[in-house]
Amino acid sequence: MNLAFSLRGVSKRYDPFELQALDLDLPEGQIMGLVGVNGAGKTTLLRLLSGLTLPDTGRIEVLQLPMPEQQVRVKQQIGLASEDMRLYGSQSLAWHMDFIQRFYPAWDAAYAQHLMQRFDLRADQKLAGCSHGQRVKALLLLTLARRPRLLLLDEPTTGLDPIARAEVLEALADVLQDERRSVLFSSHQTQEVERLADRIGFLHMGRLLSCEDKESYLGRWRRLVGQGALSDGVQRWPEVAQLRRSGSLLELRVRDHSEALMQRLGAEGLQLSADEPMSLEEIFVTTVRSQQAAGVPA
Ligand SMILES: Nc1ncnc2c1ncn2[C@@H]1O[C@H](COP(=O)(O)OP(=O)(O)OP(=O)(O)O)[C@@H](O)[C@H]1O
Repeated sequence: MNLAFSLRGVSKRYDPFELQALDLDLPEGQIMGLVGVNGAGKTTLLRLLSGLTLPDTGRIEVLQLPMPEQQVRVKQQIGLASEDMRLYGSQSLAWHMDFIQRFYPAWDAAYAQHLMQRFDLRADQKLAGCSHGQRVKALLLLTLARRPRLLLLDEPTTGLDPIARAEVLEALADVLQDERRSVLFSSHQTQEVERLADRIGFLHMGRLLSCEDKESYLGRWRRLVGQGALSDGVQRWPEVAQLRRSGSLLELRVRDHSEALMQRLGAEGLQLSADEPMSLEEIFVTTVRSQQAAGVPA
């Protein structure tokens, strides 16, 4: 199995923030969604992968090539779209397309035209006169039409209206029809990550809390509702992320659901009335709160 990227022991410090000893892989052909609160380190990770920032320690390989040694070859084959990237406001989209295709032989002019229609953009419009959403879509068009093998997207749908968001998400899903292409995207839209990603990575305060296949990650988490006189010690079980009491009612959010856990809870006196899956949004909030409760600030 080829890897779209691999990080081993990667760290980057921007005092007081530090991305710490990060080990992370993405198999080729997959889409990874990266979630985390503001300042968790998502953009830093994307910038490290694209060679815009150098790590303090560790090893980074992108498309099986070492970075930064092979960054010229890597940059030909990856595409980074991030809101802080500058387009030339005095120039049109057509000018940008012409400019970029001179440097990227894989530029796909027919696909660029297709995306222009899909994103409802005009080639002759100067970018300074575009709305925020139009500029986001223009940047995505310019990145996607290069047909990069690894697409790195920093909050690709922020500020887009629901129609534009749907078009962008469908365009991303199309990218993966070619099984050699891969995507890493960060997003605060947990529903989008839940819908689109094969793998979910969770960054918190510069630490990777988890990264795994979406189905197994979502499957591990459950919301349990019931009654009973559970001891306070249950709250400290590693599987239990949250225990709340409301009158005689108990609500537990567990991060590692299993038959053995249910038996232990039953032995503690839990009379279960509901055992439900959790959305990524609920898992996100519960994880951040349990980190805060354990003394890790958000
Ligand atoms: N070039 C830089 N110089 C100094 N500090 C930086 C720099 N880049 C990032 N940081 C700091 O690193 C931390 C992580 O920032 P980063 O942009 O990676 O977070 P993020 O998860 O993308 O956040 P958001 O969701 O708000 O976009 C922040 O505390 C930020 O201030």
